[in-house]
Amino acid sequence: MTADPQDATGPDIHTTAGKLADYRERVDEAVHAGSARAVEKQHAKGKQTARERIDMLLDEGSFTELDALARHRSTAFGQDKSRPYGDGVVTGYGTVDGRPVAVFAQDFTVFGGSLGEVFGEKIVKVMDLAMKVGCPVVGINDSGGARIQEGVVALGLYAEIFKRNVHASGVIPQISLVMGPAAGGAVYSPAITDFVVMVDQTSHMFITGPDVIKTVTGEDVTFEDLGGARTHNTVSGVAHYMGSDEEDAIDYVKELLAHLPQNNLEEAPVFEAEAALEVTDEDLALDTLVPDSPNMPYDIKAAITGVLDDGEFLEVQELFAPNIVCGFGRVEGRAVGIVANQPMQFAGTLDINASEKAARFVRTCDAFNVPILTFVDVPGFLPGTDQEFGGIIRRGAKLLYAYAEATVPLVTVITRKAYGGAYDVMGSKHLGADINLAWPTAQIAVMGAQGAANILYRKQLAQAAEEGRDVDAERAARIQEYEDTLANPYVAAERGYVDAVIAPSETRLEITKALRTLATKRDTRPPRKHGNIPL
Ligand SMILES: CC(=O)SCCNC(=O)CCNC(=O)[C@H](O)C(C)(C)COP(=O)(O)OP(=O)(O)OC[C@H]1O[C@@H](n2cnc3c(N)ncnc32)[C@H](O)[C@@H]1OP(=O)(O)O
Repeated sequence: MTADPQDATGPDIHTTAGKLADYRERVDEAVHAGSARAVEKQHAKGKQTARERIDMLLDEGSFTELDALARHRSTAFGQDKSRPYGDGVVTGYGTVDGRPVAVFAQDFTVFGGSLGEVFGEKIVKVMDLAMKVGCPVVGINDSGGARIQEGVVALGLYAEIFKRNVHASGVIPQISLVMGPAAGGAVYSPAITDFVVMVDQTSHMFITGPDVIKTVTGEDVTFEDLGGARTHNTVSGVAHYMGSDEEDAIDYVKELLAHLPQNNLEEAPVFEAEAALEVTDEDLALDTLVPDSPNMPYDIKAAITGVLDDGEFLEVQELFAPNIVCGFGRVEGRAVGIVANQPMQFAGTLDINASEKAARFVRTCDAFNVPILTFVDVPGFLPGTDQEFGGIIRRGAKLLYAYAEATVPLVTVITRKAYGGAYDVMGSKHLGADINLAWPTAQIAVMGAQGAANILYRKQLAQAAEEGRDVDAERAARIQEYEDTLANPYVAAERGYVDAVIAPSETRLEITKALRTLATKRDTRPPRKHGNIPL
């Protein structure tokens, strides 16, 4: 307990020395707001405390705390008997790699990290500060949700936070680390932020928990299966990364920050790394990447790492919709976002999940001035009633919307298939890409040769069958004819739909030169309240 003027055992607060001693006692109490038992429980679950997490995230000694001495004023349910300093959340600012970051960390060791009025006000305050100065906010979530004793006041503060998340969206990067429970309405603050990072086994996010689900639908589901890190990284797509432990999750957040600007008026950090503009042995490896058979898969990540500085690629949503690959890297020390079809998964088709994953990523890059490199090898949209009934029309539309509204430099490389509507969607010239390149292996057409021959020559093939001729040989000849005429990059090159056909080994050089030129790109749209992206 801190000094009470009537308490003869505490420091004498009428002297300067006493006032200082009293102050130190209060600060010590704030730092140790959670009981030793609660801290032990937290550690036993493999979780760190709020302060330990902040220490892991920020540069050593850089943290400045705000509102350490704030406490709730609530009296209902005997709450006035327990008024710990900080009210269950640690907020403040510091630096990551020398760059300012605002941070809040919910402290599960105090009232289960539940959000009451003062707790909420502290988060609102640090978010407002981040908006004023234009720095990212990292929110560390570990909370039992709305503080039940405080009722609607807690709910009000949640909505105040959501509103700020929305207003900050596209202005400052917002990253959520979910490192414990996030239940009910509490999930919606992380959901609005740019990136959600979870930890395997110890993070859980859900709107209604297993007990409510059992009561309402009769389904049996565990916390982990319902809302664990793996579920949200592989099935729902809510999360962008699954940390193997808290340190891994925090390291990922630092890497993300290193590829993002402080705010939408700045550029991501630039590192000194001038590229040599001649073809290297590593570049030559790309000349043999694409197999002879159009149905053989290959790993598009070889093309991605082949053009990035030191081959370093920070994947985003690696475990979700792997038929499209998204992530960050650098070219000549400048951050770029990569979007690429992955022929090794569903032949690289676009489905609902892939479209939404890539659309969100393109918009994130565009909001934060990160140029986008697109690698295209797409046979089309995934057919099926699941997809049609699930809304592939409106949900697939998000990706073309995202590309068409983007004003950052857009460079597209077609490595192999670019068929049908998917050709248009994947960063085509027509949607606004600046530099479009194609490898000699590119097949830019309405559809693949097999399908095209079957449709175009249906009557002739049927007639051949009637007349007892060799239908397979006739079909093969038609396919060959189609491939030779249309399934190449040259029809598009004739019209300038691709700016150049290049050897795969020249890709890194051409991308480097394109990005150098596009660094000063200016592109504006007429003013409007906001677009109406299909949701
Ligand atoms: C908008 C919204 O947020 S709606 C959602 C409202 N929140 C909820 O429904 C979740 C309520 N809480 C829970 O179900 C559980 O506490 C869990 C699952 C989050 C965590 O469970 P455990 O790890 O076993 O922790 P435990 O239940 O012991 O909680 C730790 C302490 O926090 C308290 N606490 C947890 N959640 C809350 C809450 N929402 N309000 C007030 N106190 C809470 C607990 O009473 C407990 O206090 P004690 O140490 O004095 O006994």
